[in-house]
Amino acid sequence: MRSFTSTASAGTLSTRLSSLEIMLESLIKGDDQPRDTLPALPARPVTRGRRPASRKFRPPSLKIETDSPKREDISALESNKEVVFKSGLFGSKRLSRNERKEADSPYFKSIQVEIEERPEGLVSPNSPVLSAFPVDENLGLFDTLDYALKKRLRVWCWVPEGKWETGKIQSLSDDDAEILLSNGKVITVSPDVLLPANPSILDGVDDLIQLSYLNEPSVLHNLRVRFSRNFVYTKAGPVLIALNPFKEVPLYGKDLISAYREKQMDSPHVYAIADAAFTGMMRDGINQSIIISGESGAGKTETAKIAMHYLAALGGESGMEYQILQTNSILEAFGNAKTSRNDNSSRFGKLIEIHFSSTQKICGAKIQTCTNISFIPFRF
Ligand SMILES: Nc1ncnc2c1ncn2[C@@H]1O[C@H](COP(=O)(O)OP(=O)(O)OP(=O)(O)O)[C@@H](O)[C@H]1O
Repeated sequence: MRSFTSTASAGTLSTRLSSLEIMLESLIKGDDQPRDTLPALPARPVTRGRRPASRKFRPPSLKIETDSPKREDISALESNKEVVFKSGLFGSKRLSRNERKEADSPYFKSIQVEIEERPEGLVSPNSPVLSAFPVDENLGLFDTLDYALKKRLRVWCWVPEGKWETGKIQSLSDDDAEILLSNGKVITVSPDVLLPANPSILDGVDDLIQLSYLNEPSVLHNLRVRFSRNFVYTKAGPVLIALNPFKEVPLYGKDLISAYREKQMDSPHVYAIADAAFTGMMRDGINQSIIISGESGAGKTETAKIAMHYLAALGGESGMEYQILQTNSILEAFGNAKTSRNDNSSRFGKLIEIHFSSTQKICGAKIQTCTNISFIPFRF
């Protein structure tokens, strides 16, 4: 046992030696190897992942013929003639390196030819570009493609006068983009000053999260479109954006309060925000806060009053709601002043608490005001 012969096989040994002796032998063998040798990695699997079969996921409208691009087609494309491209666009046939080079280039060219020759985005049904878009039976072949191409071409451009304007890309290179502006002018700008524009179908959406492209000009454009229709409120997810109309707008009053109370309306409004806070408080039994912020003259005080009116209408009956609403006049009489931004600027911050009982009626309020030098609490 002590003299293990080099000719003894492992199998023979295992039948003769105890497990302790086998372990000892393996330790001795292990000592012979250099200590810093890393353990061998497990063998890598030799099988390769299968490529997904392209046929399975083709949209039904996509028709691909199996022939590879023909040389005569390629030369026809080079001479700017339109050609029905019968290549396997996503097909399985492998091309040689040279063939691939030639096949890539004419395909790219054929797209450019379509854009240059038809600036309105209408593309011949024979175009290879067509097969890249699914066809909606209801919209029709051309409408779908036209829409898709227009969407790609409409951009926001930061013009030298210092504002955003929409335009269409006429040509695009790494350094320059030629843009046809909506006023008919053509300007050349760096592609860095371009941002994607949303299709006009999204102009004036209720909630900014519905926009496909959420960039600065798109947000401002959407707010402007809504403002021009007297919709001064827009949602940005859970946040309400309020634009100051500086005029009377037909967005307030008893009828609208009832409509929001009875959930007949859900378009963005301060009433909807106040209603959500009230409903949340009653449902979960948790205090709710509405934070109104903005620059001087933005309409914070007016917005707070509108929310208070709604809550007073919800929890009225005790008469206390009128007292709460009247505090505004008293506070403004003492704490407001005319500034260059606002004729009736509140020179203090306000924290208004309205307390509701379990019967959903107003049972108290606490108003705290805060200036640089003083802190005045009011209680009911
Ligand atoms: N929803 C509204 N509808 C009509 N006019 C409004 C509305 N909101 C604000 N305004 C007009 O804008 C003026 C300024 O609004 P407000 O005093 O609420 O601004 P503010 O943000 O509280 O300003 P400050 O911070 O200076 O006190 C109001 O006096 C009113 O004329």
